[in-house]
Amino acid sequence: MAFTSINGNVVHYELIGEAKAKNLIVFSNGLGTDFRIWLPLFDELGDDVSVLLYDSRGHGLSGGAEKPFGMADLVSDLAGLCDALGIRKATFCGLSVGGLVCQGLWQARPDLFRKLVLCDTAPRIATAEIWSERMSMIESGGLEAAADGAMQRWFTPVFHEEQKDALAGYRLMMTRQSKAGYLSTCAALRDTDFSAVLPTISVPTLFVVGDQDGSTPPEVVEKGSTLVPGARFEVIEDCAHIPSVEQPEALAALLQDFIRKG
Ligand SMILES: O=C(O)CC1=CCC(=O)O1
Repeated sequence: MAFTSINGNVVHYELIGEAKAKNLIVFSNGLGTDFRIWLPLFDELGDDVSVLLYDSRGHGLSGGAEKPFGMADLVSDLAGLCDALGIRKATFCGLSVGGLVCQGLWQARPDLFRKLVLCDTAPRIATAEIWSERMSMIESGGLEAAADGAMQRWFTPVFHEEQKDALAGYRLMMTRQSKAGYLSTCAALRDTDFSAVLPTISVPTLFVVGDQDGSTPPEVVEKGSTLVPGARFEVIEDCAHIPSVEQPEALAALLQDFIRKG
């Protein structure tokens, strides 16, 4: 557990291993989550993989929620964190809005990339109307008003049935996020379309999606993958929006294979 200051805000991060390791993976989390969503992966990844986790602005223990922010800020925070830690090159793995942050980072700082993993994400997620509706709902009813819908999209019916304690825990993770931080991140999602950026990606890229993802369904993620020259597309079975939680072994196997090849 470590803290630094980037762009005037405190950033909560954890570097496990070496900043200069060849097998460094930098993970960027999704809306309403913090970096703990990646922890179930680590038993599966192997000792030779170094990892950087961080809480994005307005989420987890990172600051910056009090002033509105957008995608450019989220991208600049990740670039600043990499620079502050002396990271020269890494594989970036972003989930959902974290995947958009990684696409924006490619646009701003391609020098940082060894490889890219885009997990349950797309160049544009949902529509401006959907984000505006969600923001109105949360402005009036708080994060609690959006929590049951989010859990339906995040996890499969089997997870709901068989992992009730974990479901309650992840629901608390969402409802305990900063309302202002969540709303700014929704605005960033509403205003972002990286469709023109994907064709410029020239590092090996892997797209991954859960077969039951309710936020970025497989057909949406597959369509995004066709925009990146030579990209690989994989579907994880029995999984919704957060494979690192619901199918960590399957995601870790894909990551291990991907970072070791080529
Ligand atoms: O729909 C959700 O709540 C999940 C989600 C959409 C964008 C993101 O980062 O998470």
